[in-house]
Amino acid sequence: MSTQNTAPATTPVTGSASGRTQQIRRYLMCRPEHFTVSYTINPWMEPANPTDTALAVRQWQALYDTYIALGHEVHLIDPIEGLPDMVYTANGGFVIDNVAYGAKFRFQERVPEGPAFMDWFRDNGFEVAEPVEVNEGEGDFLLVGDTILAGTGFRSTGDSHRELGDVFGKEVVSLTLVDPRFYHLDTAISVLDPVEGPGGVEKANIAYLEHAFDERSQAILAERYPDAIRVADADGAVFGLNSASDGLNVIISPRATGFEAQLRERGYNPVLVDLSELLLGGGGIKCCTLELRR
Ligand SMILES: NC(=[NH2+])NCCC[C@H](N)C(=O)O
Repeated sequence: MSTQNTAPATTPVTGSASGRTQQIRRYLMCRPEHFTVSYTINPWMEPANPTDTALAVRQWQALYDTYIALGHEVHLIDPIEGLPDMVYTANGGFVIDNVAYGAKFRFQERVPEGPAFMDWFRDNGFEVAEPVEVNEGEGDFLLVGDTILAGTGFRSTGDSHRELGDVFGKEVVSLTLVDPRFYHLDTAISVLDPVEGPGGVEKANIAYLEHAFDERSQAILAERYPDAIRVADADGAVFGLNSASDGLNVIISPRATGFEAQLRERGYNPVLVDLSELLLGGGGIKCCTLELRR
């Protein structure tokens, strides 16, 4: 396995192929210059194991370069020393229509990231909705069509789901996570077609890991997304679902080989980017990517 790649292992495709259409996205990322694992707030983090910050930066750069090659717009927030998890920008807020609902982190170690991201949003022309309730942004909130899927169980509270609905005036569907390895919603669900197509909401689709959810949530997902890709536990366990889709290209871990095949069958173009070093902190591709919807 190559962990030193600086170019995507699979060629990105722009435009449309196999009936899938690419939508250009605007992302926020944070170079992991201060990345390390110095505390444990999820089962992946093991401070006794050494981390290689330079390797983390190279792998992160490959993801950044992939987005740029695909034509996406990537903004950067400055990393702050002492906040090693800041690379996981998905947790920094949730943005729709230029409004950023700020994050309020569950664990003390990450609490200072909340204001840092809100400052960035304000400085860059976003309106900020300050959170009262504990929530970890796009780590737990995913926009699918016009509905927000919201995770709880480990990090974001049920009350934050209500607050989220008040801020955006959209339908919020609460889902409960039950496996500590999949503590954020974006580790268990991948939004494949984030935006409604000409065909309407029914075009929006997801992939998910069934066993990460309680029975009630499994039933909701089965009912709402009958065409969803259900990934195997083996692909979920390597963070295969922690991926970023532009409607055509789906950036995934090279370890998620089953999911890669499922995506190809459906006409998506999987693009493989290895973030093995960042997985030591319990994060992957989606965790390092926050969508800025204007
Ligand atoms: N969107 C995500 N799943 N981010 C991963 C966050 C990883 C971080 N170490 C934490 O436990 O909070």
